[in-house]
Amino acid sequence: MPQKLLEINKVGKSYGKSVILSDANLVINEGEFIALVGMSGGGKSTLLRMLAGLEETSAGSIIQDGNKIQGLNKEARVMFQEDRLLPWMNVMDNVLLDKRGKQSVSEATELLTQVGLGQYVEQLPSQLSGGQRQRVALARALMSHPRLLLLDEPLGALDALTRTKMQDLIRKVCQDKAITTFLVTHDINEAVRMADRIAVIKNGTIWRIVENPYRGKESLGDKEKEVEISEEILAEILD
Ligand SMILES: Nc1ncnc2c1ncn2[C@@H]1O[C@H](COP(=O)(O)OP(=O)(O)OP(=O)(O)O)[C@@H](O)[C@H]1O
Repeated sequence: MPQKLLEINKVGKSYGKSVILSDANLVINEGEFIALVGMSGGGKSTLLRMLAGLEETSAGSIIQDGNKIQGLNKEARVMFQEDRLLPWMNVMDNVLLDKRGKQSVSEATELLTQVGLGQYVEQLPSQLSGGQRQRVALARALMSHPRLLLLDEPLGALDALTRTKMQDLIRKVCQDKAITTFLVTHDINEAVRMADRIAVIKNGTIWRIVENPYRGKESLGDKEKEVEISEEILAEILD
């Protein structure tokens, strides 16, 4: 029986008179990877910010582990499209930030090796590519052992090839560490490549939740298959 981590319960959000979300419902299980797709301006980032506790709900509630999220969600970490690294700190210090001690350094080293940056610990962010900087951001997010990893279009600024590599890397790391992950993307291919389930936001609500038929398949590198399955899901979404 999957263990429930989060429950988005009849959530609504309005800014003044403009209603962004209403009656949105979604249950997220422990260790699962969910992607939220939908049109631009549909409210995806707004929902993610509410999961992070950066935004309040206007109606309904978000329950994590049986408790309503109020104020900053300390068990969540967010990764944005911008890497938000501190430019004057090298890679290692960015990952450590306020953590100190031998144990933290060895953990950071292990994480940086895992994301393929073992040789780059002393570089400054300005000496890295966009993809490498996002790898640092991922390692930094993982340093605090979040129960919930929130990804807000983190790969949006990367070229296609780097993006695909990062999709597989993030997927693998999250799976290995069994981190519950919530990805916001407008790219259905990306959702299909990464997620266990895909939630679709439409007309201000979670309109459809699709099991990803691609999940667990070995053919991750097969671009044609990916497109084919995306089209299947798109058809499902649009029918
Ligand atoms: N602080 C705010 N005040 C007023 N309106 C806001 C605020 N934040 C977001 N909005 C509006 O809420 C709507 C949803 O925005 P949101 O960023 O959640 O959409 P999105 O689905 O993530 O879009 P995109 O894919 O383009 O990032 C937009 O129309 C936006 O202008």
